[in-house]
Amino acid sequence: MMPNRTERPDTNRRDWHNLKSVLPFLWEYRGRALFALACLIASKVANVGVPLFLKDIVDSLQGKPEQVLVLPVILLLGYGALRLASALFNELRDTVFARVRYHAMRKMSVRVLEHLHNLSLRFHLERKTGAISRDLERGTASVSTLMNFMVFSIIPIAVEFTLVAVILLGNYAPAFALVTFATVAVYVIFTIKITEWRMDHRHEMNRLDSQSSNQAVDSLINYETVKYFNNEKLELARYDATLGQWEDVAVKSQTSMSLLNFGQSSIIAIGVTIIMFLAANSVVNGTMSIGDLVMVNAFMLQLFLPLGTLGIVYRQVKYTLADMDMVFRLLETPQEVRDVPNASALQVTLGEIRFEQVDFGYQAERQILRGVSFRVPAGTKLAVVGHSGAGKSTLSRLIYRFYDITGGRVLIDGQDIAQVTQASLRKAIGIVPQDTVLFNDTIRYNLQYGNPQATQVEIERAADMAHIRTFIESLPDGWETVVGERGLKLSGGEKQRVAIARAILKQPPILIFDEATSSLDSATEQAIQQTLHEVAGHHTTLMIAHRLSTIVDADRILVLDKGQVVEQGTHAELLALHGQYQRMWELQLHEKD
Ligand SMILES: Nc1ncnc2c1ncn2[C@@H]1O[C@H](COP(=O)(O)OP(=O)(O)OP(=O)(O)O)[C@@H](O)[C@H]1O
Repeated sequence: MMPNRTERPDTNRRDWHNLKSVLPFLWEYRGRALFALACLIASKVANVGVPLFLKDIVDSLQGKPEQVLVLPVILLLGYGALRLASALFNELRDTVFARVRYHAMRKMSVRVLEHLHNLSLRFHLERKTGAISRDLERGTASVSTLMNFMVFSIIPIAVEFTLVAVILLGNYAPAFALVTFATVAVYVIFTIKITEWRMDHRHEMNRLDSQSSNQAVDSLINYETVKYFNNEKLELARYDATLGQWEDVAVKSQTSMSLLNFGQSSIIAIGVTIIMFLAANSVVNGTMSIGDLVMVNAFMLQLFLPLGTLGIVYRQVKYTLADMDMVFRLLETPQEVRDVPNASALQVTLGEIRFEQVDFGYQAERQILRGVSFRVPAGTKLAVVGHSGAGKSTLSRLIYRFYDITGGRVLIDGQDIAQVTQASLRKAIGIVPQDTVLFNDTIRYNLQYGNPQATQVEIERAADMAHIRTFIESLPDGWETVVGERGLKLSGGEKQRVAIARAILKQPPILIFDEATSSLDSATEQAIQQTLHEVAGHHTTLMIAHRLSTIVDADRILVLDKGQVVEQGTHAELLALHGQYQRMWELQLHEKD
């Protein structure tokens, strides 16, 4: 949404708020930052001293006609020394400040990524990766850009302006200082007003930029789907339409910039002309020397030169603030699932899972689970079956506490999972998910992800158990094979086996297999089932399955229908019930025929 003009006070408040939020990122190197500021002031003092020396040089060279001119050696050397000092302090400031700036950028990037990891699954399912990474890039760069503007433009201009004002007020008629003040004031107000008017374009440009980038990334992520439906043209047309809007706004933005630039130049031209009139008049009246006129002129040029860039700086600062706002808003997005204050770590003694009257819905208006109660005694295997969409995978997401339930309790070894730290909870559970997504890295990396401390021997043993070792070693690059974006270079079954090996490496007390063998052929499935059986061994296991043949040996089977437990028991008990389970069993038997 584009901010309109009535929202501006809010925007300004946000800007101040964001600026204050940057300060903690600078704190670590505050000593350096102060030193850089001292260099900045020293450089400006030297800079302002230059026209003073210039005046004395001009005046000393303007002796009366009968006087013999002497070379003002000291003044000339002083002039040179000041110029040198100004340059030296300038460079020193840049060097000293570099660490402050880059360190703040690094801290900010890490902080944002950390926050993104802390946000809930709901946020991540709704987010647009392309747009978010663009905002992030611009947002973190904005911290550095803003600091640059502060230290290299805004503060130097303010310091220089103050020094010049003091000199003018102390030495010349108040008119000089007055005109200088007035010109600068008019210039600044004009720049701010026009720039604010132009900001709407910039916000719109940012929005369209993120949108187009998101469309491009999305179309590339869905590369295969685009090809399946022959929709390259449609994707390009969508992308181009957004860029078309962006182009129009960008052109408008450029036109309004020219207006701004011309206005600024006019104000400076008028101000400088008035000052020169005043100075020339004073020389004619004999109240000022030629040296004074040269000095006043030099001051004006020195002052207005950086002021010429103040317009650009102000605009850039505003854009930077807009970029920064996106990243701070992201940082302020509240964490949905939080640890309670002083949450203790989950103490897993046996690994018993208990659901007590659990109600849950992803959205308030659509309930998914209704009063679900069951118990998985430690070391036993519970299978969950039911039609597609019944809520089976939801159970595993709730055990992981990816969402908070709306009613009831989920307990592990008698401890409510909402009361313990999420990290300790997740450490206790291993999962082979329905869709395994891998990191675009080597197979070794992906396997070791289950336990970064695992040795090569342990990794190989896990790969053996998951029946994937022979496959890995048959690849030309073996363990170092890179699996492609989201692991797409591996087949569904191979990915699933990597996920199984990963879970084996983690060795958690609780295991969840969410259709862990659904992508495998029957022969591999049987072999893997045997492995899963061994792995599950003494672990508490929740097994979600479509193929009932894979769960007949479960200690208990739970039939879920429309978010409710409709039947519970062993395979034999459920068959004897002649209910939904028995019907599903019959159906699957026939499918095999
Ligand atoms: N993030 C989500 N936001 C909103 N609704 C969701 C979300 N995830 C799942 N659902 C809905 O919740 C219901 C239960 O989903 P769940 O994944 O638990 O089903 P399932 O029993 O595991 O199905 P399947 O056997 O097809 O995997 C479905 O109707 C689904 O549309």
